[in-house]
Amino acid sequence: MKQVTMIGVGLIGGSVALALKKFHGDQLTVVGFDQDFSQLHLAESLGVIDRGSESLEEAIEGADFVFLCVPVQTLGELLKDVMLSSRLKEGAIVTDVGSTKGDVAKISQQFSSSAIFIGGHPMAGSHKSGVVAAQDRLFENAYYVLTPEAHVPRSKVAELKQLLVATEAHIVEMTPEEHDQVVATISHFPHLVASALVGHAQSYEEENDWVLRLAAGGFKDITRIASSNPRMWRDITLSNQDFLVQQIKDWQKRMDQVLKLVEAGEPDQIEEFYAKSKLIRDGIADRKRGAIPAFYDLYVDVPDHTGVIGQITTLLGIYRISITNIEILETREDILGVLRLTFRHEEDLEKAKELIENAQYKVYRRD
Ligand SMILES: NC(=O)c1ccc[n+]([C@@H]2O[C@H](COP(=O)([O-])OP(=O)(O)OC[C@H]3O[C@@H](n4cnc5c(N)ncnc54)[C@H](O)[C@@H]3O)[C@@H](O)[C@H]2O)c1
Ligand SMILES: O=C(O)C(=O)C[C@]1(C(=O)O)C=C[C@@H](O)C=C1
Repeated sequence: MKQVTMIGVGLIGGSVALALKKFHGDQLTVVGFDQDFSQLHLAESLGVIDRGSESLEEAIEGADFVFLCVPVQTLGELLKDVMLSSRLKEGAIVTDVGSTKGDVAKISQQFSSSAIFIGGHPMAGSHKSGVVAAQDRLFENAYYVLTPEAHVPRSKVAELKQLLVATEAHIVEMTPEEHDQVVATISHFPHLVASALVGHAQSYEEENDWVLRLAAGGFKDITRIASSNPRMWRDITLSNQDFLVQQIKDWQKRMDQVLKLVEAGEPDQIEEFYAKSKLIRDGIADRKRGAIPAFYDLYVDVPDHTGVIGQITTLLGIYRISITNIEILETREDILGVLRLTFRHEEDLEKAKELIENAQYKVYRRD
């Protein structure tokens, strides 16, 4: 029986734990530690981990694998504490899930340990945080990057890959620097742009208070990630600062070209600009299965009064269908409102859809 210890049982730690438990079953014990004891006990009661410990030292004792699933700026200190702990097994594999790999790689070179460190980053996630958002299929069909240093024995990399088969992700290897440069372009910089775009739109609100209210699908799609955890993105931005500064400079040049294009007002050139981007965007493969969308959303058209919401939630309660989130979308005026119900499991969504339709409400899902 192998032991895996998750340090930090939030969205990513919880999702890795669920995937491991589902795949490896009773061949594996998952122990958890989190500095936030309420998260730790929640993870335990949701069955995300087999056992929680309020002591880091106790949690890592006996572990064959230790996953560090904490914010990037916290990783260095934690890595040292874990790798230099006398309670850590000789030859244990310590890995992390942080969104940047350069900083943690540098820190891992500052000390020697009988354990092995292999950096990791599953390229899937959500703008939501915490163990309640964890899902066993979050990484299915996503890329999972490993950044082993040259001195790490290949047998150890193979051992980690074998464990991670449980995630059903595509495991790839690259250097920490290559990783950070690539994710700056397709993850970190887009988060900066999304947040800046929200601020940009909001700055026009004083002139006209319709600005954010009128925001529809397009604006919401491109800015979803601006709802992510600010602390997590502060850490990522600081940790990938150099590549991000370069991205911003390149972007300024690109926006200058876009400015010229719009000012010139040449129809063919404008269409070509959109056509080129469409071709590239259409060619990016979407993950067919797995956790996209990260949650299962059901939309119900409801008359705009609270009694109906109570009726629907009571109905689902009777059938023991658990709802992760309820939200009233203010996109419709006057009579109809749209109620968004979020579920963790597709089966729950399907059952809820059937029940609500039988109660004569118009229900639809958007994938
Ligand atoms: N959210 C995403 O989309 C995503 C995707 C891939 C990787 N990541 C990376 O995964 C890591 C975790 O992110 P998350 O989204 O799971 O965040 P989260 O907030 O959901 O979970 C982080 C957990 O770590 C705990 N924690 C913080 N410092 C700790 C410490 N010193 N010791 C023990 N526990 C500690 C927190 O209490 C929290 O429960 C980050 O490094 C992030 O960059 C995030
Ligand atoms: O889907 C989201 O909300 C994410 O932002 C996930 C996302 C990304 O794709 O940029 C964010 C950070 C991680 O390091 C990996 C994945």
